[in-house]
Amino acid sequence: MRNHDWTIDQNWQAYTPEQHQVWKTLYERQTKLLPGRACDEFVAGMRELPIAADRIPNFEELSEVLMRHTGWQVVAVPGLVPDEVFFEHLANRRFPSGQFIRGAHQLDYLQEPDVFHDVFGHVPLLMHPVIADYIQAYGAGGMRAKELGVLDLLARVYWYTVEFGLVEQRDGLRLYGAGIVSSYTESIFALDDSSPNRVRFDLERVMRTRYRIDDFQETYFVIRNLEELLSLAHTDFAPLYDRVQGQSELEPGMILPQDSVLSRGTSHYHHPTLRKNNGRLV
Ligand SMILES: C[C@H](O)[C@H](O)[C@H]1CNc2nc(N)[nH]c(=O)c2N1
Ligand SMILES: N[C@@H](Cc1ccccc1)C(=O)O
Ligand SMILES: [Fe+2]
Repeated sequence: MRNHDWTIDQNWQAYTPEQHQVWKTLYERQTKLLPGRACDEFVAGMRELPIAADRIPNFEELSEVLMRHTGWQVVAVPGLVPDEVFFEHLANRRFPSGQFIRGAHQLDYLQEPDVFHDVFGHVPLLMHPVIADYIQAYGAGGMRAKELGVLDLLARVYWYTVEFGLVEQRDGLRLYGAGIVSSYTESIFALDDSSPNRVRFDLERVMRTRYRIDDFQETYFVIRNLEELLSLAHTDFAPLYDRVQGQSELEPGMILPQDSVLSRGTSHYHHPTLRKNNGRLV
């Protein structure tokens, strides 16, 4: 039964051997891919958490470690929850994770966030103090944006950072967005030399940019380091919302003359093998 805040019991004992096996398949495939692709903070967080190949992680065990490091918890939800419920959890340092796991026939794409996307993709970075604070601030900002009727503008900031962000590190571009690090095909696509556009992150530009939930991103926005996100958390978005609402929306693959372009994609339609898998997770 669901509680008033949409949480449910993870009911860990009820996962079947087949479900643990799906986790294992996804975990092993992704873990091989991430060295040299995922950012250092993701790798460090993963190392310190009770997340392993053999079984779906237990949220109480995750919460215990997270709580010690950054004061976060993981709570189970049945799937997507209403915006205001989602924000209320984040603002209180509770990360709502899908309880269910995708079936063996849908390893590469599903509509709703499951335990693999949420735990493998999001939880490692919640071990980092900067991301811990950023996502909490997003929860609080979400409540404000909802009241102002500008949630679509704020949601784009989350999408192009927490879900699909790239960061520059010592040895090159790295992934930090959970939608990428939890997707086999998109974690290749996003760093591929020739496929997508990569543009320096600019807050108002991102707020204007629509996104697609059912295919690889045509454009990724690149930050210099994770600390850059904290300055967003501390910026008052209200005046920006006013300004951006007066401007036109931008299509996902568009490049503007004023953009700082790191690389210009040849468009993913040139990528038949990756595209075939349609490998994005929401
Ligand atoms: C805008 C907002 O971030 C988004 O729509 C919310 C809604 N509810 C959700 N619910 C869950 N479980 N996970 C999510 O990522 C979201 N995203
Ligand atoms: N600082 C934003 C909220 C926010 C926090 C973190 C990420 C994105 C947005 C505001 O004033 O509403
Ligand atoms: Fe997500």
